[in-house]
Amino acid sequence: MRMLLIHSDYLEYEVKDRALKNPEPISEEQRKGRLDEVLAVFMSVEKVDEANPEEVVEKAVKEIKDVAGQVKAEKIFVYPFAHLSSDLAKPDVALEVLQKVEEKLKEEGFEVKRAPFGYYKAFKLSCKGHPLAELSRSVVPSGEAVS
Ligand SMILES: NCC(=O)N[C@H]1[C@@H](O)[C@H](n2cnc3c(N)ncnc32)O[C@@H]1CO
Repeated sequence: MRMLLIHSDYLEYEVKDRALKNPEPISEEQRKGRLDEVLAVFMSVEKVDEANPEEVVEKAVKEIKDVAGQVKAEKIFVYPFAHLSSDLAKPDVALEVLQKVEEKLKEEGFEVKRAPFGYYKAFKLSCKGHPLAELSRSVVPSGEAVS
């Protein structure tokens, strides 16, 4: 799993078109979304993660919590993003991992939104620009090599 974490004044998206034959079913309300004062986390789930999705969820949540604590962000935007890796997990595994990350972050007390999976989306992002505002993290199941 590769993550790009951007501490932002806001992130807003608008669903444009289907990018998969069977994208995640969404309500009309989910076609647009916005959070202010947010840690935006762009996430590419990778083939290597298929070996132990549960462990990758735990490791990703730990990393996100760590960065959120450092930048004092209380809101998280989980953003499916298939452009951080050249060896992507298959969509059904990727969606499940992202749903679990969302769920666990909510359990940890964060306000969380997750952008819809399987779509092309327009988005606007305002990066805060401080020294910790742009970070990347990579997590894999134990025993697997980070590519
Ligand atoms: N920017 C727009 C976009 O990326 N759209 C992506 C993601 O929403 C999602 N997706 C598919 N596979 C994955 C994966 N392994 N990890 C994350 N998202 C995925 O499916 C779309 C087409 O790849």
